[in-house]
Amino acid sequence: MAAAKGRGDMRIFDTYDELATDLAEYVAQLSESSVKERGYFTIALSGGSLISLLWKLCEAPYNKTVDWTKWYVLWAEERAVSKNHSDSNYKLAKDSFLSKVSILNNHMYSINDSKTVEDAAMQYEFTIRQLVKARVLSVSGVNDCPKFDLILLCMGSDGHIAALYPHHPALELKEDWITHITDSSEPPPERITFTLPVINSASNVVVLATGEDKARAVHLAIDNVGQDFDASSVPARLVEPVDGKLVWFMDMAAASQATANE
Ligand SMILES: O=C(O)[C@H](O)[C@@H](O)[C@H](O)[C@H](O)COP(=O)(O)O
Repeated sequence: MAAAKGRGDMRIFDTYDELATDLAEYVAQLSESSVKERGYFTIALSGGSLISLLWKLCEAPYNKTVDWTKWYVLWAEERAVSKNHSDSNYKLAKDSFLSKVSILNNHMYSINDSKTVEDAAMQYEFTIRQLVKARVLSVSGVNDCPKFDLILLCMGSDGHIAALYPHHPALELKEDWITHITDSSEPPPERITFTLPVINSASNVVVLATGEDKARAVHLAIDNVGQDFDASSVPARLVEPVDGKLVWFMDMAAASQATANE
C-alpha cells in the first residue's frame, strides 16, 4: 500500500508475529541482493522495539541461509552509556540478535564508550569514512554521503527517529554525517546519531512504528498534511531517501490514523 507521494510504502500487520516474519524476510532479501551485487551488506540498527522484532533472523531458515560473514553492522543511534549498561543499544542488539548469528566481531562498529560523547561521535564518523575508503560502504551518487544498504529506524510517539528530535538543531545539519546531542527529551540525554543526509542517502530505509501512541505521528509523517506543515515537528516526515526506498512497517494501531491507509 502506498502512502502520500514520496512517503514510501506501508506494510501493516495484524500481529507482531506477522510483522517479524515479513521484516526478517525483507532484511534477508536485501542482504542477499547486496552481497550478490557488492559482496557486502551494510546495515545500521537502532534501539526501541525494533531489535526484538529481528528475532526471526536468528532462526531457520535465515540462521543458515543468510551470509552473515558479509554483514557490516553499525548503529544509526546510540546512547552515551557504557556498552554493558541496560540503556546501550549495542548491548540490546548484541544480547538479543548479534550474538545469536555468525556476524564477525570485527564487522560490528559500536560506538566508543570510553570517550566524551563529542569525541566518540567524531571517532565514529572517522570509522565510517574508513569503511567508505575501503569500499565496504558505497557512496551516494547524489552527494558524498555513505550509502548504507539498509538503515533500520524506530519512530517514537513524538515522531523522532534515530536521535533526531522535533525542532532540534541537529535536523538542520547538511555536511556532518554523525552528530551528538546532549539534550535528548528522553533519558539518557547524551546520544550519537546519523544525520538526515546519511539516512536519506541509504539504498533502503525501514521505519518501524508500533502501538497506538505512534498513530498521530504516523499520520503527520505519511499523509498529505498541507504545504504549510512544519516537518521539523515530526522528524520522521523528513526521512525521504534521495535515491533509495522507504518502507514503513507498522501494526494496525500505529497505522490507525493514516488516511493513506483508508
Ligand atoms: O532511544 C530511545 O530512547 C528509544 O530507542 C526510542 O527512541 C524508541 O526508538 C522509540 O521510543 C520507539 O520505540 P518503541 O517502538 O519501542 O516504542
